[in-house]
Amino acid sequence: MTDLIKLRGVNKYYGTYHALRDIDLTIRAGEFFSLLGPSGCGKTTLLRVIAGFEGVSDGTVMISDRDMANVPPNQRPTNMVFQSYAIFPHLTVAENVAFGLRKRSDIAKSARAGLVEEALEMVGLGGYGKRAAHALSGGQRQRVALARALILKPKVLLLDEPLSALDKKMREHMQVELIRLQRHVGITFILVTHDQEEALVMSDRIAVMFAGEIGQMDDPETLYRRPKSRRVAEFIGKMNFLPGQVTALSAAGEASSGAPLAGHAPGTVPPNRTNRLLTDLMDKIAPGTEANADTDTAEEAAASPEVMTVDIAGLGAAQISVDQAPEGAKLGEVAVGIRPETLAILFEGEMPKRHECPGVVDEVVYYGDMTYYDVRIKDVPQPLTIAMKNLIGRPVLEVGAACRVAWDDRALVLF
Ligand SMILES: Nc1ncnc2c1ncn2[C@@H]1O[C@H](COP(=O)(O)OP(=O)(O)OP(=O)(O)O)[C@@H](O)[C@H]1O
Repeated sequence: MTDLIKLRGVNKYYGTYHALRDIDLTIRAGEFFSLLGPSGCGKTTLLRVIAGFEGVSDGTVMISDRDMANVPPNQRPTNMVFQSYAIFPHLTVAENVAFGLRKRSDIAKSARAGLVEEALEMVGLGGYGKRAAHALSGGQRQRVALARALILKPKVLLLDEPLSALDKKMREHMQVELIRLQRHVGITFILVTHDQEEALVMSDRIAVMFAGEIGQMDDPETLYRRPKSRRVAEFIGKMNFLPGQVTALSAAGEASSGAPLAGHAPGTVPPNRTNRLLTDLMDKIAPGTEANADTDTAEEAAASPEVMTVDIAGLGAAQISVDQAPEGAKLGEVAVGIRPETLAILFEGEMPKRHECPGVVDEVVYYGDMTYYDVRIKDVPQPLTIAMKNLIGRPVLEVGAACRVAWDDRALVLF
């Protein structure tokens, strides 16, 4: 995919208010890209900067390798879709869509009807042209707004919370329609939303924004599974956080050697080979100490450790890959993140797991397809939230029930 939109060092002030801070962003041609963040974080401002409705205080906006500094909105290859209430109820559907052509004197009157019908076909409203706009459902109105923006065949469609006025069912329906439409027309879509689920469902990539800054930019799965900060992890989905301690770094394959890891006191370093190697390495680096036989391997392990041993409050030791820590491998205190669905309550008859411990149900929230449990575990500071699918034959536990909780090292994220 070629790069279509490039923002470099973009800053935007409203008076003294710093609304966008050093935004660097590249959006590729044909991509479905979302700007996601809490209210007031600057998503709309960023969209308006791309559209040209706002100038930048500093930095550059390039579209198709052309600097947009002096290019007004109507001469940019972008078009904005507003919420469905922006259509005119007293006009027909066709008149509403043709409104998208109002500034294009170069398009002959005779060609307009054909373009309107083509745009309506694109959004699945072929034949609806003569209908009065007020006689449409919310979802159909939204599609009229889309057709109006698509009629000019922009390279980029900018969508500012286009579905927020619709009810949940219709919103979910339109999400799927928008993805289909985007794939079909091949236009780059940039969506502004504060709804994390909507962003995850629809986007190729998402920029998560906080207070005028981009906190992380990734594909949905990476954002969800490997958030780079607690802020991102908390905004996207739900996460349990537990205090932990990285007690050892080792090369792959090494971590399982040495003394057993489970059960040692929190905060202490288990006496395995890796730690000895690290101690040796530190001795070596410190002036005045002598090298010893293990240092080659130690250097390797310290230069590119692949596995970390983490002691998690109340849960014990885990072995995890360095990829599970956004900032790379370091010894010392960490926050350990665990998504609710990566924890499991073990029901009767289930095989014991490598990691499991007893707990007591503290709260139950039933969602039909899922149940969310808060479970108290000895020495774990707060109850852990656990999401379980409601399968046939699986009981929904009650508050106060004793249970076994299992977890998987591979699902942990360190911060
Ligand atoms: N024209 C303006 N003058 C002064 N401040 C503004 C202006 N437009 C936006 N702001 C401020 O800039 C910040 C970012 O606004 P923006 O509309 O981009 O946020 P947002 O992330 O889209 O929020 P929301 O989801 O609530 O629409 C807000 O604090 C807002 O009050």
